[in-house]
Amino acid sequence: MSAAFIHLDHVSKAFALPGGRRFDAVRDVSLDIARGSAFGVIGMSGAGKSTLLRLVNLLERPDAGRVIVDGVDLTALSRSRLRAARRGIGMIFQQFNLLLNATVEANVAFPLEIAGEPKAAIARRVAECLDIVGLADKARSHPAQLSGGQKQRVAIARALTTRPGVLLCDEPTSALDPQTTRSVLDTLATINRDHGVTLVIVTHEMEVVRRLCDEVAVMEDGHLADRFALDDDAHQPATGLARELVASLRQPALA
Ligand SMILES: Nc1ncnc2c1ncn2[C@@H]1O[C@H](COP(=O)(O)OP(=O)(O)OP(=O)(O)O)[C@@H](O)[C@H]1O
Repeated sequence: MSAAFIHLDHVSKAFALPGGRRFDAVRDVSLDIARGSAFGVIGMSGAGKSTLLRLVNLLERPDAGRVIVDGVDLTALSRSRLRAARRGIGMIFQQFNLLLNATVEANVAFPLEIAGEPKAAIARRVAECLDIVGLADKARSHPAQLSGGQKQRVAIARALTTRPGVLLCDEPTSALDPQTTRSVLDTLATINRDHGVTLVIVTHEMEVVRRLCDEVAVMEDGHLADRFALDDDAHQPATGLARELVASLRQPALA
């Protein structure tokens, strides 16, 4: 078995379209992601990036292939074992998905509440996670009182409560302006570098890849078209789209 932290083994996913047609969103993708990596997934709209990400925690169940995270084949687990395994896989979304009527601390506590953890342990962990994302002073605020970047950092704190080894990030900064984008990327870099959390980041923003990622995969029409390390200057892109993306990645970062 592969020693990779995340191992997608020939995974495919199709959706049924109205009228009975079938759409192959992810086609026979095999991919290894190392522990501790900050791994970007890029490609055109509709290329299958989000579907690929959602296959990692089985939000989408593959039609074929296996998903192995930290040595465990998720596709072979019972429902209750899968629920337990998912505690090790955090996820954040473009639109934050916060409970709007709950305070920041109640939002962050939510995964531990549903797991039935003791109240004192929840309070301690919530405080730790809010501290990690730099929002300890916002514990009693409601999401409506926060900027977009702060909302996403609340979502990151919530995802961290169960001490996941990996955080799946689906367009984490696409709803944000450049200023608040920076604060979210800094937070993600901190949890990757200082807390050892592996990141898998779907994004269409090359700036996000440049600032955060050490490796990137290019999705094209459901296939894995290319994959390379950002510091591999000798990499020859495998397709025309990969060539374009590599060229835009090589442009100097914005100040
Ligand atoms: N639940 C679903 N039912 C039917 N089709 C779906 C479903 N989820 C995704 N698709 C289709 O699968 C294709 C791939 O979608 P996906 O969201 O993975 O692409 P993406 O590369 O993340 O695109 P974008 O950058 O636009 O979000 C799209 O054409 C989408 O419409």
